[in-house]
Amino acid sequence: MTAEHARAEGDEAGSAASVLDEILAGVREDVARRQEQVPLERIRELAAAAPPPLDAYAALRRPGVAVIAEVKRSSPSKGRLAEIADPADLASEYAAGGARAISVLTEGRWFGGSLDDLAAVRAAVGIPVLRKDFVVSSYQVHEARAHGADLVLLIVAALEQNALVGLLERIESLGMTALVEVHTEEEADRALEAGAQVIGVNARDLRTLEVDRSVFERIAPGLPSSVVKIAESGVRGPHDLIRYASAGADAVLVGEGLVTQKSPREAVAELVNAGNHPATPRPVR
Ligand SMILES: O=C(O)c1ccccc1NCC(=O)[C@H](O)[C@H](O)COP(=O)(O)O
Repeated sequence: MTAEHARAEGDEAGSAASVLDEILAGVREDVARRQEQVPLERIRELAAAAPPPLDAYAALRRPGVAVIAEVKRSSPSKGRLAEIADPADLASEYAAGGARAISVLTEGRWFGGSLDDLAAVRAAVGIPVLRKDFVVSSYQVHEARAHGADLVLLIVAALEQNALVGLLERIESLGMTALVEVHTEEEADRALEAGAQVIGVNARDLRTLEVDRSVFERIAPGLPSSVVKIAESGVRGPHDLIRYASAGADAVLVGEGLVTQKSPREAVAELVNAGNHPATPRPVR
């Protein structure tokens, strides 16, 4: 059952607020279990031994609207989206289509992802790779680096301000870039206060799971020009990319709109072409 179905049936566990809480509770359990198997000290050693991270900020600031293509099997809102037997192969297709970075969902219970997916994608492509997860502890940041991530997602709605600042500093201390996700003006203020240089405005409200593309248009103009602005969710074709570009997007992050296509490579290329088209608005810097 998807979260939407659960909500429609009045299932308390499926109510929007508790879906996010449920995801976070599951993540904490899973992290504790992994930490029992691989202690923090060991994961730190593995992170330190990993090849250095790529400069995601620079990659996303290059001219044209960047496409961040996501490896997404399932989601709380839609259930199963795609059978992805070989995430490395999918990521290679994305890269061949011109993706500027790859997002890998590593949460297992709701999204069907894993750290193995992240490592496999890292080994397959030469562009920045994002660990897309519900990061609440520095253990997960070290895990991300140990598995080859260059970027790590931090969701403002899931973190107290002290934790947000601490995790952002930890990500940067390991040479990675934090993608700080917001959905409201207040969260955008918190992201800026924390020192975020790359901000993702998610059109999806993680409490109601509703997608509202106008959220980016409201928030992005208030962000400084030095900040990389990523429009997350709701891109189903070039028209959505152009709409986000008109509101100042440096990049779009796309999951469902790619994994459900017959040719993800062509679907990425179509978006990339739209992002490079002379008629597509450029972010003001
Ligand atoms: O996708 C969901 O249903 C979802 C629910 C709760 C928390 C996060 C969720 N998705 C993560 C994402 O932000 C998206 O995977 C990403 O922005 C791509 O969105 P889309 O292109 O609409 O698949």
